[in-house]
Amino acid sequence: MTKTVIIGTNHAGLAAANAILDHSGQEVVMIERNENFSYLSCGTALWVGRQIESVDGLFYTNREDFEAKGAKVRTKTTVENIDFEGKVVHAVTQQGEKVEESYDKLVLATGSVPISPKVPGRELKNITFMKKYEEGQNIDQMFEHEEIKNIAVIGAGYIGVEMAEAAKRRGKNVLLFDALDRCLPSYYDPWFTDDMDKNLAEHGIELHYGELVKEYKGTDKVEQIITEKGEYEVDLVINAIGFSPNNQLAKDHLELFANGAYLVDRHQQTSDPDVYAVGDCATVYSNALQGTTYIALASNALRTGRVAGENIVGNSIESPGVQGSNGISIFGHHMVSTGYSVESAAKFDLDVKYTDIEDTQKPEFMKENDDVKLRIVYEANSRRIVGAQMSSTTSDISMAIHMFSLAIERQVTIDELGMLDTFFLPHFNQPYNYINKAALAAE
Ligand SMILES: Cc1cc2nc3c(=O)[nH]c(=O)nc-3n(C[C@H](O)[C@H](O)[C@H](O)COP(=O)(O)OP(=O)(O)OC[C@H]3O[C@@H](n4cnc5c(N)ncnc54)[C@H](O)[C@@H]3O)c2cc1C
Ligand SMILES: NC(=O)c1ccc[n+]([C@@H]2O[C@H](COP(=O)([O-])OP(=O)(O)OC[C@H]3O[C@@H](n4cnc5c(N)ncnc54)[C@H](O)[C@@H]3O)[C@@H](O)[C@H]2O)c1
Repeated sequence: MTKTVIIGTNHAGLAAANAILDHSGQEVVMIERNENFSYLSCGTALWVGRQIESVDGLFYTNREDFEAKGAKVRTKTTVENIDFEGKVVHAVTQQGEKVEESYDKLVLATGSVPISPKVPGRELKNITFMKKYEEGQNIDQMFEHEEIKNIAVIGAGYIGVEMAEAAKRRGKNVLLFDALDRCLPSYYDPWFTDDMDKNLAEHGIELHYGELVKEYKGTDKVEQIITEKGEYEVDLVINAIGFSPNNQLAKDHLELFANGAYLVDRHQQTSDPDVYAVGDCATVYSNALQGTTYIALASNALRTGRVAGENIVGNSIESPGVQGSNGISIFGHHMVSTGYSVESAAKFDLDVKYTDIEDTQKPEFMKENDDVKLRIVYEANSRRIVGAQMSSTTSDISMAIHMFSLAIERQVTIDELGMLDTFFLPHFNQPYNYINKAALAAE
């Protein structure tokens, strides 16, 4: 019997546990410092912004599901250190009891931690992150109070933009700050973010871009934020300036990536062959880059967890790699992207070209039609597709981005895409749809 200890039981740890427990002859111990399991933080903004009624649906499993499959589950237990030579995990329960678990195989699924702006006053009350369930609950309760009027969101990335919308939907004054000059700069080119910024401004969100916070001020609670350009009265600050991998337990034992993530191969194996790392604490293989990188997403967590689990039970499968596909929908404006934008490609030294189209999805004679905007990014020399961005104000265009994700994974060229067989039916499509048209127009 192989004994596997899994540290961290959110998406990545749960996926690894499920993959292992689906096979016989496996002993699994799951250790988690929180009480709850499987919180889909991606739903927090929907819940806090009251687009969904209850938080209950944001948990998709619980400890009983895993105990029923034969796992030993230790919640409210924090792993303090690991003896990698003796293969023993040392942990402590919330009551202070010390516990030990030996292992044959170890899965590190310790996730990520939000980055804190290193500015004076960050210890004041009413300054929070938005990662854990408890932080979501706290923000939700704060929004109930009428005296909490002015909300500053620091970071106009995914969490920041979604939380800005949620706060606005709850009737707050919202100030959205970013160090760069626009929203979502890591995922989209300005051609798309200009539309989203217009959308945010039209819904009453005050945009403060290119404006770094220098200090949080207040006596007990935060009352003011001071930036390079001004001073603002605030009652609550939500910090959302990105995640860093949580590598505390093994940073001195394992090989690390530049940002500190555990460096893994395509079996999710670390530099210690008995130790696997999955989800936000580990690297991923990017097909667009054709190399190792770091992308913190629940979708990656689930897949990497499964790959580790299958390898632990002896099914030698390799990760196909990822594209970092993602999406966002704010006040009905939908945007999706995969791979690299023109701007992000430059940061990774990829020499790219791009082709753009703005179109309707169906022929003009159709009464009900949808707008669509598409940019395909391809490598200048090889002409393989390395990214795509899409938006629509009327329709769910997400399925098309999955096709681009596969195209990047399979190294399809922009020229192959031009003649792709896309079917024609006026209810759905033009004879040449926007994807063909954009590809055929490529330089
Ligand atoms: C507000 C928000 C919205 C998001 N929206 C999306 C989205 O729409 N789509 C998407 O793909 N991604 C989204 N993400 C990102 C996604 O949530 C993360 O990529 C995902 O949670 C990573 O899963 P994980 O299991 O690797 O790590 P985590 O979720 O960070 O879980 C790690 C677990 O390890 C436990 N742990 C850590 N250290 C120890 C220890 N020493 N002992 C015991 N337990 C420990 C932690 O308590 C935690 O439960 C969002 C994130 C946030 C915060
Ligand atoms: N819809 C989704 O897929 C979704 C939703 C939420 C979160 N996530 C993932 O969770 C992770 C964390 O999200 P996030 O929003 O914290 O990170 P992010 O990387 O999406 O955005 C961080 C933002 O903070 C800005 N920033 C950095 N330092 C700053 C500073 N000192 N002052 C002001 N601005 C600063 C950056 O320019 C960037 O716009 C990401 O990997 C993200 O992809 C995904």
